[in-house]
Amino acid sequence: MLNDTTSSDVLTVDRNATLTLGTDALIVLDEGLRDRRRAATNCCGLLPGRGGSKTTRAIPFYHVLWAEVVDFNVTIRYARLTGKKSCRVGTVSYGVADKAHAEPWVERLLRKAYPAGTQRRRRFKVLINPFGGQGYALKLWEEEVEAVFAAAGCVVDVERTAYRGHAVEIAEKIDVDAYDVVACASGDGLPHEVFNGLAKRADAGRALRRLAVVQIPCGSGNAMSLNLNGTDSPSLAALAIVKGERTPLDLVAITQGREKYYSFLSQAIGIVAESDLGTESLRWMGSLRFTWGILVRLLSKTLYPVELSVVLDSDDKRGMKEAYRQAVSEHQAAKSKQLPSSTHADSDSDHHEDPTDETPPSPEPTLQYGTIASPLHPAFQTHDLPTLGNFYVGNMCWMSPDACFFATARPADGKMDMINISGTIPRATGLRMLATAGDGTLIDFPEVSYRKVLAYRVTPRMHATPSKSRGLISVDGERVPFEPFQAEVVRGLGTVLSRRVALYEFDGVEV
Ligand SMILES: Nc1ncnc2c1ncn2[C@@H]1O[C@H](COP(=O)(O)OP(=O)(O)OP(=O)(O)O)[C@@H](O)[C@H]1O
Repeated sequence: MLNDTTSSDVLTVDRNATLTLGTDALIVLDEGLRDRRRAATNCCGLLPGRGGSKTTRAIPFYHVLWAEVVDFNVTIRYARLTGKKSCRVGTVSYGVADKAHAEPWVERLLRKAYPAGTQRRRRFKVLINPFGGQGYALKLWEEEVEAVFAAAGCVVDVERTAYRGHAVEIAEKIDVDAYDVVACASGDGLPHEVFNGLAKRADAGRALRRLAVVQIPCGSGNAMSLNLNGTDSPSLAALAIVKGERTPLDLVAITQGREKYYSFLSQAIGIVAESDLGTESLRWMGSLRFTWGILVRLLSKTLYPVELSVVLDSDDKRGMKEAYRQAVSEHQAAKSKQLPSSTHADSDSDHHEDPTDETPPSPEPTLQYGTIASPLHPAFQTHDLPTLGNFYVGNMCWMSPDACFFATARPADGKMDMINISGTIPRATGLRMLATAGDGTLIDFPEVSYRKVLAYRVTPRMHATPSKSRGLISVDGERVPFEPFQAEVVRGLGTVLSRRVALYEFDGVEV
């Protein structure tokens, strides 16, 4: 961690301590700390273990939230991990004699803490759904998130949503130049509304590129945060958001009846839709309710017949996995080649990035394959699927903490990942699929049809459902009418924040 340090990397501070900019962390060496800790320990009558006190601390640059020199004091605020699933704000503060040396050192630290692609002191519009998840969104915001944003010097403007659809209205009217990010302290429902509010504007194209939409996970479904922040912990998500890079995200344009709206996460008919929407009474179970819902329906072998037309990109599973691995290699190569952050001009101040300064306001894009009301475009291939059990289309990998359905999904590959599974597969096979849902291997089951598609039209055959009841269709976890709809992916139309940009957070899963 201390490789190749030069004297300009080292800041000597009071109490004979030094702060050194290492390769990937700030090293705090403080001999006095040991003595102070000993004194404190002895005060309590407990003798310290011999030589056990640490005098060196490494704070990864990723965890450094802010640093400044004020009145001959250097203060560094950072995210201190308090277990695997949370962090709190920690502070390091020392006196400095040589302010002229300390100020450029702090600037060097900030450049490492906020490398190219990130932005200091973002301006946030924070939307809180007070009824999200089990009703703790406001508490989670106040107790776990607000302090992280404040420590990073971010500017926040908080508003609670008061009714269903409120976030659509807020996004439709928001001053897109006054904020950098809309952060939803909610489940996946609020980000869905925000994308749709932005898409309704006369300047939709610019608004969707200008404002990043992020999720602070406070709902019962927190897929957006799992995929982009790599966590469903509110405090760790806050850190990921503060440090996230602007990332284009494919949005899926859906036309149904006279409606047109956008999906950022998923569309489902059959077992998944029923497990999500049909288990509202089990909210107390948290994300487990989805698994429970799937299990119950799997065992009953329910069929959900549809007619399906697709504009196919690929049905070659091996090729899809190879393309995904290629994207991983490219990402790793790009990271290792990245210029030292201190040489990047765009990360050296708190200026507010505007990727759309040169972009004239534009309406939302026109669709290549028409709408549900148009005659079927010749690029579609149509199949009747009388025994379908699961129709699931995803734009992200993880749908819940233990379910990675779409192993090869990438944020802006311009394709939707589509899964079809027959409802007639043996129960034992269904259970094996469920048991391995967390390791991304669903694609490998021969019983699973896994395709990359550019567009599709699906017509559910409601008269054929065994229960004679109308079925359920879920878009981003929200219920929509049980009627035919058409979907088309619009590459990179939305903007989010993420650590990897070209890939979702996908540790521990081999594709
Ligand atoms: N004050 C409010 N009262 C009622 N509904 C609201 C309010 N604010 C937001 N909503 C709606 O709650 C819905 C679900 O929100 P969200 O996704 O944040 O929570 P969730 O717990 O994950 O919910 P779900 O599991 O139903 O998706 C959204 O459709 C949103 O419009």
